Amino acid sequence: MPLLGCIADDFTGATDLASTLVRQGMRAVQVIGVPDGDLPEADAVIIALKSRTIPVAEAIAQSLAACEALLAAGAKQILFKYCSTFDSTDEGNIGPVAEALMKRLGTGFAIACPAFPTNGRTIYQGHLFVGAHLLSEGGMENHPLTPMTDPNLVRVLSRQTRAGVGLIPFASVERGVAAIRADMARLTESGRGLAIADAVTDAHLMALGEACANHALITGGSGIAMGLPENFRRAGLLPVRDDADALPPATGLCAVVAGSCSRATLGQIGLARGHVPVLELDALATPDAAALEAQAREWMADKLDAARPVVIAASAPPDKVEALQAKLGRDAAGALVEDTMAAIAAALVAAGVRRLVVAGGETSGAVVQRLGVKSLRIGPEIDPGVPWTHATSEAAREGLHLALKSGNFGARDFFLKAFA
Ligand SMILES: Nc1ncnc2c1ncn2[C@@H]1O[C@H](COP(=O)(O)OP(=O)(O)OP(=O)(O)O)[C@@H](O)[C@H]1O
Ligand SMILES: O=C(O)[C@@H](O)C(=O)CO
Repeated sequence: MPLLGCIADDFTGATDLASTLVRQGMRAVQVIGVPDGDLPEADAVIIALKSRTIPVAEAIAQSLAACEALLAAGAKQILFKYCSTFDSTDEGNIGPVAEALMKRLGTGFAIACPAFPTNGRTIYQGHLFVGAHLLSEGGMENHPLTPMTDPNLVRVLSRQTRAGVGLIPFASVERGVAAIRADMARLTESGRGLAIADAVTDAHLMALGEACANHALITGGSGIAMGLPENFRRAGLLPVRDDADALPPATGLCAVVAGSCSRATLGQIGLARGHVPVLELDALATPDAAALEAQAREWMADKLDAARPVVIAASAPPDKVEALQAKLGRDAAGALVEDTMAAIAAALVAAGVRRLVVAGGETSGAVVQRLGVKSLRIGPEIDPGVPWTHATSEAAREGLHLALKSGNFGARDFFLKAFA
């Protein structure tokens, strides 16, 4: 029976969360989509949806179905995980999904805290910073699907929900658990259903986690999960584990497929270029999935080699992304590249790749679905928020190792160090 039941709005976000839980001593399994049978055995089960950018009603329906599956399996607390950069639009999906889960769980209050200080996401006075920049000035304002142009999360979330949105300010979080709880009580009395919680350090996240020990629902990024395993240990429900990240040994060829256009991923592709074979597809010049796949298949035919990885990327800078979106429409442009990268990943696995890094949440969703991956056991971390995992997959009977990299995560040498 899982102690913690999690619903993640994309696949890389789910692995990021799972990795946080594993580091804090919980065995974690990520399940792809709402399962139709029993959930796997683990301390935490993370149901990974691809609901970040789908229509609101569908995101709610899928999240509620995931919640039912977790409750039926016995989960004691539900965590709704979204992006540390709060990726969403004025329509949702963070606010509407949080509201629907609160209603289902019969709770009138939940915190909303995407902070992830280790990766530079901090929240102060309700404003989200990415490194030294406000959210709206660090590159996220150019995101292909969810451009973030307002750094004030109280305002952003208020536009998405009818539940009043308040703030648990830095001053309370800094003072610790009792002050946070007092603020939560004050906010509930004043009719606020959701509250953005400031957090600048891991100590703030630990305090917030402890303050939410009895909450039916917690919402946030992976950071907000840091303090939760200790709550279960304190309650005598979770043994101390030192092998939570054990995985089967790695085998097979190595490859990277990238569909993320984030600054971090573009930098990682740039660095890889000097060290390993890199194919950069041009979706603007060839806006045709079958033709792009054919280019990749031809290219990979003599490039796969046990000694090093290959990198195949569709990633492009903002002006090229905009041009393709202007030509095809935003969703069609995204779908074209996702379909292409999924087909290429399948071709790589068919050719013997068994260690695969995928860059980008939407891209990972498409790849994992194409490979028929049902669940991922979470292993050791490569860089903060990105663990190796071992997947059961229809495309590789013996299973394969996958690392699903959030677009913005990972050091510049990520595509090399992942295989070291
Ligand atoms: N050259 C391109 N032109 C237009 N769209 C592209 C191009 N390359 C990739 N895309 C699309 O951009 C989107 C990138 O989203 P994805 O979630 O994969 O990356 P990300 O947002 O950087 O990562 P994360 O969600 O983990 O932060 C995908 O839909 C992808 O298909
Ligand atoms: O929280 C994050 O930044 C990531 O886990 C993610 O969700 C990226 O898609």
